[in-house]
Amino acid sequence: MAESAPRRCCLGWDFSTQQVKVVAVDAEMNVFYEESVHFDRDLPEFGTRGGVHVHKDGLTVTSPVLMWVQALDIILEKMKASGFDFSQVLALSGAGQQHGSIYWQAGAQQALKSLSPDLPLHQQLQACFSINDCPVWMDSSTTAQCRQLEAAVGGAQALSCLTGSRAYERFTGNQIAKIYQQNPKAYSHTERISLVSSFAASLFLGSYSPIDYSDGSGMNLLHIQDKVWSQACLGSCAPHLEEKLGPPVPSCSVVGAISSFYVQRYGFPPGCKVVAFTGDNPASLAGMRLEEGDIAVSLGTSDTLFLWLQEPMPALEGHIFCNPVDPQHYMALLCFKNGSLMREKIRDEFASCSWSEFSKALQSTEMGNGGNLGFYFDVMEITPEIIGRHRFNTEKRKVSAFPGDMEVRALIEGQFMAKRIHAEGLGYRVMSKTKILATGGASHNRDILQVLADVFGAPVYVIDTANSACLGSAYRAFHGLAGGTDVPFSEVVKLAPNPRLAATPSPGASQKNKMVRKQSHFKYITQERILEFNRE
Ligand SMILES: O=C(CO)[C@@H](O)[C@H](O)CF
Repeated sequence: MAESAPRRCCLGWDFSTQQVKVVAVDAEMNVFYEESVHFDRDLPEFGTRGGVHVHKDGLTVTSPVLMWVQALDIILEKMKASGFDFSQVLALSGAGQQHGSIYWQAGAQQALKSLSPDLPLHQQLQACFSINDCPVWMDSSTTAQCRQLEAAVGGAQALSCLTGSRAYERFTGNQIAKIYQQNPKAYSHTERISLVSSFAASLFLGSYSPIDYSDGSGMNLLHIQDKVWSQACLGSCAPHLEEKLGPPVPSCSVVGAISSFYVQRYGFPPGCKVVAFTGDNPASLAGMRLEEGDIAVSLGTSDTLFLWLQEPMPALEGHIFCNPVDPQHYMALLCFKNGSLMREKIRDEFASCSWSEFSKALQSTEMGNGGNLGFYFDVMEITPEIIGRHRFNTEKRKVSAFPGDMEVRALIEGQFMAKRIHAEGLGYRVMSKTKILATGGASHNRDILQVLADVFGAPVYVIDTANSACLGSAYRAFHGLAGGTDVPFSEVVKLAPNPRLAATPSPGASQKNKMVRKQSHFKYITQERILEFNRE
């Protein structure tokens, strides 16, 4: 086969819950190579399901760190066997599932720095971890530690103002506190604690990589305004924690050159730069090329909102992280548990189990649904914490049902109004240049996207986010290479493919929005009463 022309590129990695994935992106921002290793399928000896071990208590969830190390060995060997030309790699960056934590044994850095190119990583790092089963984001066993942390800093809202989130069981500070309390010997033998993102970067660096601001914002430890570890939070979690974490760095930082292990074993150029790795969600924001005023809506099993914020308003719902591509700004994440499963239920109950009937119902009902409002939470909602189906007619009275088609519109308008109201509660504002980027299963339904455009009063674009964390990591590698904070990220990635316009606001949408939003503000007051009612 003729030698392909040299194709200088950057690599974007994603150490996610179920797999390690990599993409290669050339200077024209085209993806020309991708590879992956699936933990359950390719490393069955670790016995994971969905990449994790759920413990008998039903709350503790961990993943074996050596599985992640071995997955990297395998994917690099697959790339080498496929003839991938590592010598063209200018820089690499990556992402990791957020909140997970890795505990490096005393002496591990020396092992990292003296890797032999004649052996795979996993054989050389076997004895480098003081905890082999690492807590990951699905863990919910640290409620006691969450309460201790909130009490230490003056309450949930105080912690949210300080770190961007109230205490969450999966957040790393609470996980570290649990390990210190329940396994003090392992904690004392730990010389470094990494996130999954900075752990992966350390493997490429051949030494400890710092934690970046954006993923560090998911720990309940980082002061998100000052970008330094909060002494109050550190002190509440565990002793000597600051020295085990190391100082955090801007997400676009070049943290060093690739380890000689990769140069000698795979042929990477010695000057290949490693740009700080970050969390999978911040990397996805970069991959979607979200800009100020934009909002990304992932319509999946649960619905997730990615917001770009200039002036965050930390709340008791949602999470605010330092922005991964603009160190002056922020991003927010809002999760809504009643997503596609709720849409499918209403489709089955009121649209004959048919998406085309569902669409016809949306087409046959007017924007604003004649003032009728509905909020549907068949499972306990995260944002806000409420359950049940709540309907209000034009007189703002609670009713038990709407005529069939209006149920469909009430569901979709209610889901998107809730998203807009909670986004605005975190400081988000729709701007004239706002784009809504829709992804996930429901983004294939144009009638649903039309409601999204009408509720937000902004155009809706659709994007494929299958590789968004990897793509964002490759883009961030180019950004770090170009000088990071001195160069706008949007400038570096301007050649990347643009999203496709799918829906624009109907005439009169903004007027309707004002009316509907007034009612929906009313609705939320009512909802608080419902919440009190549920608590009685
Ligand atoms: O916990 C989460 C975000 O806060 C998840 O999206 C994990 O990052 C998934 F890996």
